[in-house]
Amino acid sequence: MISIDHLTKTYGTFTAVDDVTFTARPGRITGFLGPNGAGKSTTLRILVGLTPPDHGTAHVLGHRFRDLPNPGIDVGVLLDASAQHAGRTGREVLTIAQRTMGLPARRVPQLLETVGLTEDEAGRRLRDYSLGMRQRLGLAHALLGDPDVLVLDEPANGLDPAGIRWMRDLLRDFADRGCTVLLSSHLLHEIEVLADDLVVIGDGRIVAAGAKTDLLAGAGTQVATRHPAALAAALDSAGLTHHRTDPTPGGSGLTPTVLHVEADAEAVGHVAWTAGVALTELRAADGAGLEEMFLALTADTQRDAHPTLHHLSRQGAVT
Ligand SMILES: Nc1ncnc2c1ncn2[C@@H]1O[C@H](COP(=O)(O)OP(=O)(O)OP(=O)(O)O)[C@@H](O)[C@H]1O
Repeated sequence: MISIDHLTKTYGTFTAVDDVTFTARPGRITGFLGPNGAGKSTTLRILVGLTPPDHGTAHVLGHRFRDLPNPGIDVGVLLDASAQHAGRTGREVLTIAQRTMGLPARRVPQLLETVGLTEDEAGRRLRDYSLGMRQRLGLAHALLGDPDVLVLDEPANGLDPAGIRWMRDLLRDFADRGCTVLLSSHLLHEIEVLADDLVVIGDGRIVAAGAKTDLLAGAGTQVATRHPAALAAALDSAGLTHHRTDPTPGGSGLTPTVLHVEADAEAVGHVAWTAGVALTELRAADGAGLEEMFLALTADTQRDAHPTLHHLSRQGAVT
């Protein structure tokens, strides 16, 4: 569990983090999103004791990071994969951490294997590592102490497509074992696939936080069927608001009729299944994707804001 409570950080007259409150819960992956300069890294740095806050608290497993006696076995941290001595080999970096944490020596080869670094690569100096190799080593470092919490800043940075898939599986498995994952990323597709909960920050303030399905449900679901009357009746019974969206309504049984429903796809699919209505299409309505939500929520704070996005409504719970 990670608890951030009314956290504020100012640099001179500039407020980088402004009264930020959110939690990242065990068994869930929490995606931390925001435009460049929004305050994500500053928040994560405060969380792991690298930057002191002006106000508020940041707790991991109920403690300030600095009060954890052996933090590496409770919290795995990857903030900057390049922040290691460039003259050390990958194996040396892990061995130093393994000894500092008092872990058995076998953890080093185990973790090298987990993150897919070969013997040969582990013996190279970090200055000769590719970005993706550095990232894999950083993940090995974070996972070395078998922690219950992971705090990762842009973990997919530099990973190739297979590496991103691998990291996704690794983090899912980690969360499914009841651990807590907090990760920041600009890769919205990755977050959309991976995260259970979302926290969106803009100009240092939280603009939305909650379960991904709730936040993305705002724009509703598009559903098509050759049995619109039966589906409409079932949706009415379930109390779900809906309307037809096809310009020339079908209903002949040959052309599917398209309905827009103000609920998420899972709820609509369940209603259709329960009523025995076959669907030809079931998907989040246009504009319901994470990218649209992100741009709409942060439109006021985007340095490259698109003017029309300012007109999109804000959605989601603001803490
Ligand atoms: N030590 C510092 N002194 C002055 N300003 C700082 C300092 N550290 C961060 N900032 C400012 O705080 C703001 C938030 O920075 P932060 O690195 O937290 O953003 P971010 O959301 O992680 O951005 P990005 O997505 O670009 O990594 C920025 O305007 C940054 O310039």
